Amino acid sequence: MALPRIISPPRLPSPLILSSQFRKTTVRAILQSKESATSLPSDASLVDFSNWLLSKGGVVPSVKPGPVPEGLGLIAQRDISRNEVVVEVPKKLWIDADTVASSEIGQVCGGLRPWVSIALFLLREKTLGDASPWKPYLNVLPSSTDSTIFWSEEELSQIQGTQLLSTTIGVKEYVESEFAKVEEEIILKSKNLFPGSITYDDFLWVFGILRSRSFSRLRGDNLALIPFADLINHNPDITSEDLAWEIKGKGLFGRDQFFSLRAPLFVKSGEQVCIQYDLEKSNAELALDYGFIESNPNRETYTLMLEIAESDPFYDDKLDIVETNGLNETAYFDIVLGQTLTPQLLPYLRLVALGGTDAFLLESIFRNTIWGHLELPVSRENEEAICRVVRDACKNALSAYDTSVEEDERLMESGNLDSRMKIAVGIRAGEKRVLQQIDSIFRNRESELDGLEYYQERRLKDLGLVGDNGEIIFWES
Ligand SMILES: C[S@@+](CC[C@H](N)C(=O)[O-])C[C@H]1O[C@@H](n2cnc3c(N)ncnc32)[C@H](O)[C@@H]1O
Repeated sequence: MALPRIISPPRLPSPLILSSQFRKTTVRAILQSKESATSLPSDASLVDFSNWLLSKGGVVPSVKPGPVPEGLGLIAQRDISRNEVVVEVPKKLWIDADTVASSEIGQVCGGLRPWVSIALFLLREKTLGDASPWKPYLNVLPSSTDSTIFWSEEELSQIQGTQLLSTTIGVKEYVESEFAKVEEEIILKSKNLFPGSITYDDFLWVFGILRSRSFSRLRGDNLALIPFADLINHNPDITSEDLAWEIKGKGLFGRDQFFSLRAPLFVKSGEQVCIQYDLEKSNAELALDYGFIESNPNRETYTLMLEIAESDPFYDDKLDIVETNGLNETAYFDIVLGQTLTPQLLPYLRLVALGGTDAFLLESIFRNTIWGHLELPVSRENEEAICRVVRDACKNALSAYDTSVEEDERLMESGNLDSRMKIAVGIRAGEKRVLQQIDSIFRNRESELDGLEYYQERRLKDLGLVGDNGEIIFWES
């Protein structure tokens, strides 16, 4: 029988493999370190920035930028009611693909992905220093965040075994390869446009800035930085993304667009206005994009990746079946703590494991009905295989972490962790909890194999060939 291939999280690549002795030292060092803080811009820079926004047509009726626990934030200067506008930013102050296209580097950025062209634009403006009209904005951008893309190797060793680590490494490799391309094809070829030096670290910084400061519907092709509005921080207690912002048109035919940010809740004078960034993101995504996580079980996820191996003797039939059902050769299933399995996971698993005496279901006469059959157990052999493979994958994945959930929980309770260590411990505990949950679902299923109803029995029942007590009915000739 063809066994399902479940890809467990990739192992730490060799440069990051650390001896257990080294890891112990690291935990202690990080536990004792102070809250990591990047230095905040001076009061004068904040005043400059506010004046710059007002001089360009921005409207800020009720907030001021100022220091808050999350870095900079927007502080209410009077009581602000729910749904009240806190800042309006005209389109000419947004930094998007149009800004780049109409700039001096526009001619060399055609065809680039929006994020790459905006990244080049910001880095170039930075190298221009005082000569850049964007200086007041550039001056208030943080030099780093707690996103895992900015973590040292020591810090990354704290998420050994996690999916977040492999994603972080993958993202950094992607940024590095994009940088190598633009460096060769644009920066070095247009020295007149890029006289200052731009390094991979600069490119990674700007990537982090774009990921952490873009609003949820302003990504991809619509990517835009909205100065000032992007000082708004996230509050996990705000459970709706509605009301927070909209794009409006002013003037004849709405030609002069502006970005309007609203307070989703009543805010007292002196307190910070916040929004909900994105309800859909998992803790791993929050950690990667923004550098924080929530203690909310709905954000604790683990992604199972299943694939139909090319070496599977029924590869073509199985591929046809998954594609007919809107899936691909490789499928990703996000499992969320405390929630039931994604409905398509079990049929996909059963299909991948299908073989032997069950292979007749792959014949073309079943093509229109097979997915329905796969939603229920096919055969004991098939069901046993999926339980075994999933449980082995969970066991394998769990063995890759350095700590147990209990150890992580004790560390969290100690209350002694810096902001990055809090993320590391929260992420690895969350992933393990979900893996344990998946394992227990398939352990229970394994213990019920004898009592499940399989395809052949259902078929006999449909044909009226099984009696009330499960006995096969024979007719006398
Ligand atoms: C859109 S910016 C908000 C302005 C930012 N605080 C600053 O100083 O420029 C998003 C970044 O703010 C910080 N941040 C926002 N909400 C946060 C939260 N609830 N907890 C921790 N950091 C937060 C993170 O560094 C995140 O990457």
